[in-house]
Amino acid sequence: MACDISMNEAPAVAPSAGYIPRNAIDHMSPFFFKSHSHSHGHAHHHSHSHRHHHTNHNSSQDAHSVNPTTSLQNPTPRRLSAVDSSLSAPTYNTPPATPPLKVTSQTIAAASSPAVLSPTKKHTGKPVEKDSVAWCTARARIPTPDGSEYFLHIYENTMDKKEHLAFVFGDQIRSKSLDRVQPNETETDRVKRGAYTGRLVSSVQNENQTSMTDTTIATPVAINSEDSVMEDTPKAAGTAASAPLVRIHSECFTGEIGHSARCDCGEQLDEAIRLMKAEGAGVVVYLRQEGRGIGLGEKLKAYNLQDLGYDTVMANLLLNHGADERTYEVAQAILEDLGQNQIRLLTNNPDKIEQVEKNSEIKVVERVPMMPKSWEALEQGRLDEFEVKEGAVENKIVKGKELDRYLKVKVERMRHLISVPTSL
Ligand SMILES: Nc1nc2c(ncn2[C@@H]2O[C@H](COP(=O)(O)OP(=O)(O)OP(=O)(O)O)[C@@H](O)[C@H]2O)c(=O)[nH]1
Repeated sequence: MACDISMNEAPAVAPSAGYIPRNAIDHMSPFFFKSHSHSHGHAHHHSHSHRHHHTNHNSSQDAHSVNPTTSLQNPTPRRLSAVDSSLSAPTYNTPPATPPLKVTSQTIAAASSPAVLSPTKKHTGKPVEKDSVAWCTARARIPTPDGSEYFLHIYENTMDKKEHLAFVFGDQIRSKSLDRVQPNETETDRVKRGAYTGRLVSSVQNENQTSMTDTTIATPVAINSEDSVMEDTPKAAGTAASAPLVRIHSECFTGEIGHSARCDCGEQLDEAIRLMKAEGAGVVVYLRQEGRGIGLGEKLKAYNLQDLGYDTVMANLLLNHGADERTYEVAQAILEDLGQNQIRLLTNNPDKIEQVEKNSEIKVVERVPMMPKSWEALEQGRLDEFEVKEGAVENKIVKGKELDRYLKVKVERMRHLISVPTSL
């Protein structure tokens, strides 16, 4: 018998709903919400003022009590005062136009220099100005099957060791830290890290493919946006409003890669990308905050607790985690680096809006809701059109009871701004 007897006493259904402040963890027990019944529904405006309301700790009736002394707190956001004062490269307000890389004798000489070709020589794009939390180290064009393309930007930061990403749609959105000229860098260095404008054109001859010679490294050609070659690049289907669409998306391996029907994360990412392609501009900030910041391993444990009947919030708390351990300083820094201070944010999560605006210049001028596709279809009486087995992903729709439950918990306990279909 595979069942864990210690869990047999677990209630089949999670305790009654109530708003959970993000990072709530101290004094939590699975029964805590029973003794604290007044509603904190999603009409509440701000989470912080409620953080201290949930302090009754009814440990006497709690077999699975969370030890408050082991509670995990968010790391205090830290801004470094100066990243590297020894660097004094000029700061550019506009992207420095990268001239076409002509293979002149000078370029070849530069590219042939051992310093340039040495694999140990790196230009990290480390920022020179104070208070930079994140900076872009590389960017590359990613073509997609429908013929459109975006530029994937990779970021380093001062808060963690993770590689956070930005999917940038449209040529007008540039990374200041990437475009900044690094001391001693050559045009080839800039091309390698993606700090060019326009598009690169392949000019490496077949016979050069097997080895990277001094000459082949100098052959990429950057073409300025104004050049005629840009006519070959896909045009935006529409025009972006003055504030671009932005999605701040947290990593979800199971939902995005694993075809999980426990959540709609993959569907949301696809939809955000679709909308940005249609507008011809936008940014998906992709944060490596798997499982609302608890990590994939812990999220899998949370799924096991969810299979026992606990909801997503309580499962986190039972694992000694906050309901939501994510932070948004890196997202703020990435958006600032990309020059995006006025944004239309694709989200249902009011906490995300509050966090991204906090202590920053960034203003969410509009919230663009993300209605779960299956709920939209249900409301429109079209759910039967998606003839898929429960839990299957088809036609970009994730549906099923587990998804419904996950979404309802977001509405009831995390203030998410979506209406639950009347039939649920
Ligand atoms: N701990 C935990 N994390 C989950 C679970 N299901 C999904 N996640 C994570 O929740 C996060 C979802 O983040 P987002 O897509 O940014 O969505 P959100 O904050 O819910 O808000 P929206 O912007 O409205 O989508 C991802 O990090 C997922 O890995 C779960 O059951 N437990």
